[in-house]
Formats: sequence, C-alpha cells, structure tokens
Amino acid sequence: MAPTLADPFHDSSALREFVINQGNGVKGLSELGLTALPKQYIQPLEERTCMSNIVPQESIPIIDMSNWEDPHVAKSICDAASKWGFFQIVNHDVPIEVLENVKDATYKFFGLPAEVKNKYSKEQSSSNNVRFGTSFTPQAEKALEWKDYLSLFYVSEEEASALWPSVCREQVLDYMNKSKVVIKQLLQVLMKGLNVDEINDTKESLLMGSMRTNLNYYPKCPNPELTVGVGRHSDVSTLTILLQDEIGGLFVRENDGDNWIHVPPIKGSLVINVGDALQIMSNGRYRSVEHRVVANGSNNRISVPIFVNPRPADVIGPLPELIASGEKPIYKQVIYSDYVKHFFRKAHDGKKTVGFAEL
Ligand SMILES: COc1cc(/C=C/C(=O)SCCNC(=O)CCNC(=O)[C@H](O)C(C)(C)COP(=O)(O)OP(=O)(O)OC[C@H]2O[C@@H](n3cnc4c(N)ncnc43)[C@H](O)[C@@H]2OP(=O)(O)O)ccc1O
Ligand SMILES: O=C(O)CCC(=O)C(=O)O
Ligand SMILES: [Fe+2]
Repeated sequence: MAPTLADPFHDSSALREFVINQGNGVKGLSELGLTALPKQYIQPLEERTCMSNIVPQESIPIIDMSNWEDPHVAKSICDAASKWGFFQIVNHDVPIEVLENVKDATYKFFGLPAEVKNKYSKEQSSSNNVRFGTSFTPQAEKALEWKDYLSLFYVSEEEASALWPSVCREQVLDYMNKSKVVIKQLLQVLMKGLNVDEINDTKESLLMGSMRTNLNYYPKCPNPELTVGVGRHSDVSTLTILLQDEIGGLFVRENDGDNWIHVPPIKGSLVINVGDALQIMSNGRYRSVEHRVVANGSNNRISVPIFVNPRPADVIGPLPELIASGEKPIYKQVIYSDYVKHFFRKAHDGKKTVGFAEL
C-alpha cells in the first residue's frame, strides 16, 4: 500500500531509518507536516497527562537567592528540597544574556541539517561524552517519546573544544561555568540542613564532581494528547539546574499522589530539582521527585538541564555524618556509573531506578 501523509511510518523499520539512522529525529517528523502521530509514539493511557490530575492552584516554591545565606532563605531551600524536591530560583546571578545565548545556541544546533547533527549520534560520535539522540532509550521503549536531545558530558575545556559542536560549545560552557556559583551556594545550604557544615574537596567532588548538559528539543506534535515529551522519571543527578523557555509543559508529581503541578516559565529563573544521588546521600531527607513533560500541539519547546553529579567512579551512599549521628541507612553503597547505567538501560519508569540502591 502506498504511504499516506497520515501514517507514512506504519512500518517501524522505515520510522527508525528516518528518525534514528538518518538523524532526522522527531524534529524531522514534525517538519513533514504529518496529520497524525505515528503509532510508535502512542503512549499507554496511564502515561498520558490527564487534565483531571492537574492541580492549577498549586505551585512549587519560588526562592529569591539574593540573600541565600539568610537563615529564612536557607530554611526555605531545605524545606523545598524535602517536601517538593523541586523549586524555582530568581536573582541567582547567572546573567540573563548567558541564559538567552544558550537558548539561541540550542535552536542553532537543532537547526543544523540532519546529517550534520547525526555526526554526534551514538553510532557516529567519536566520543561517548557527546551524544545526539531522540526519545530516551529507543531500544528499550515500547512507546517512544517526542523529544530530541544533545547530551554533553564535561571532561575539560580542551575536550569540549575538540569534540563539542561549535554552534553551541561556548554558550554551553559559559552557562555551565556561570551556574557553578549558585550550584555551590545551594549545596552549601543543603548540606548545612543535614548538619554537614564543611564541604571539603572530597565532599565537593562527591556532590558535584561531574556535569552533563543536555539540550532538549520538543517539536510541535500532531496529536500531543496521545504522547509525552518526556515520560515520568526522576533524575539520577545530585541536583539538576533547568533552564526552560516560555512555552511551559513541565509537570511535577505532588506528594507521591496522582496529582501533577505545572512549573510555570518565569523569565530569568532556573528550575532546581533534587536528583536520586542526593536522595541517596541524604538518606532520603531530600527527595528526587517524578516529573514529566507534555508534548505541545502549537509550539516547539526547548529546555537546557545541567545535571550536577558525582563522578562516574565514585561510590555513593548515605553520608557518613548522617550515619554517625545515629540514622539507620536506607540505601546501600553503589558505584555511581552502575547506577546511571541501570537508569539508561530501561525506559523511563518513574521512581523505580532508586530501587537499585535500596537496602
Ligand atoms: C536522554 O534523555 C534523558 C536524560 C536524562 C538524564 C538525566 C540525568 O540525570 S543525566 C546525569 C547522568 N550522570 C552522568 O552522566 C555522570 C556519570 N556518568 C557516567 O556514569 C557515565 O558517563 C555513563 C553515563 C554511565 C556512560 O558511561 P560509559 O562507560 O560511556 O557507558 P556506556 O556503556 O557507553 O553507556 C551506558 C548506557 O547508557 C547509555 N547512555 C550513555 N550516555 C547517554 C546519554 N547521554 N543519554 C542517553 N543514554 C546514554 C548508553 O547508550 C548505554 O546504553 P546501551 O543500551 O547502549 O548499553 C533524563 C531524562 C531524559 O529524558
Ligand atoms: O524539559 C524539561 O522541562 C525537563 C526535562 C527533564 O526532565 C530532563 O531532561 O531530565
Ligand atoms: Fe528530568
């Protein structure tokens, strides 16, 4: 049968060839002007965002970082990390031009021809530290996600100069470097909230020894209600610093229940969330909370998370200071790269990754 514009990708191998092998991504699908979502992206009902589960009157905290050392501000940061696992920060000293430049650079990267972006795919990239991809783990997913991404793991300025795409390299490095000040402030406050007063070099390396920046591109989707931009997951980081554009679509789970709260875009703000590594190191005091992104029928959307992590070879577990104070550990010691590999080997599955470290 001849392909139709409604479903030219009835055959999954044709879809894989176009989206993954040729590097067109979902951006390429979106730009074909399809009238219906290819069936490979149709998510089961329980994974779609249902309006009746959204609580419009709720909101995650918004914290002004200009007086971050003030005990009231510090308390609101620790409370937000314990209760919500998510908050937004304003007046954080990352210059607005740096944020605007990295958003422009994201559009520039995804605007490159498919064959140029595809040079950074898993198959063609000269390093595992630079990866252009689509969905989350397409080989492990029953239903694909409507998102393309570029993932940049930072090793050194030299490696970035040699390997990262030139259209976004400087802007991502600048965003990462300028964010370090607020990352350190947040970690200092969060550690103090656990009665860990000194962040020595070893502890700093454990909390923020590696960084990965992803550029996420969610193209306009023909049937947004049938799919997801990103499925329910918690991040495996210590902290994530997320820059989103003005479109919206990020939802956070409220108190482990069935209700979801929208994270409204605020110009110049950054969204902060606790990742699994901090949940484990804080012995469950700070919570990495499930979140998801809806697809959008009218607009393209971008976001730029910085995942602040331990180093791959670090062993993570409840911090010794917490155990010394008499707390019973609820997590075991795990090698961080084993934890991350476990996350990347399966489709998004909410909070299940943390089970890998549970005692
Ligand atoms: C993409 O959509 C996402 C991503 C996310 C991400 C959320 C985070 O919190 S990312 C922070 C992760 N932490 C780190 O990167 C720091 C620690 N790094 C490591 O431990 C290692 O660098 C490594 C990530 C484990 C890779 O080590 P390596 O020795 O190179 O291992 P491999 O065998 O090559 O890879 C293992 C496995 O993972 C897949 N993978 C690797 N990198 C990525 C990547 N950047 N994005 C997606 N998948 C990746 C790789 O393909 C391997 O899988 P196979 O099936 O091929 O075996 C949140 C939400 C999203 O939607
Ligand atoms: O795009 C967003 O708002 C969130 C993306 C996300 O959760 C992630 O990349 O881990
Ligand atoms: Fe996430």
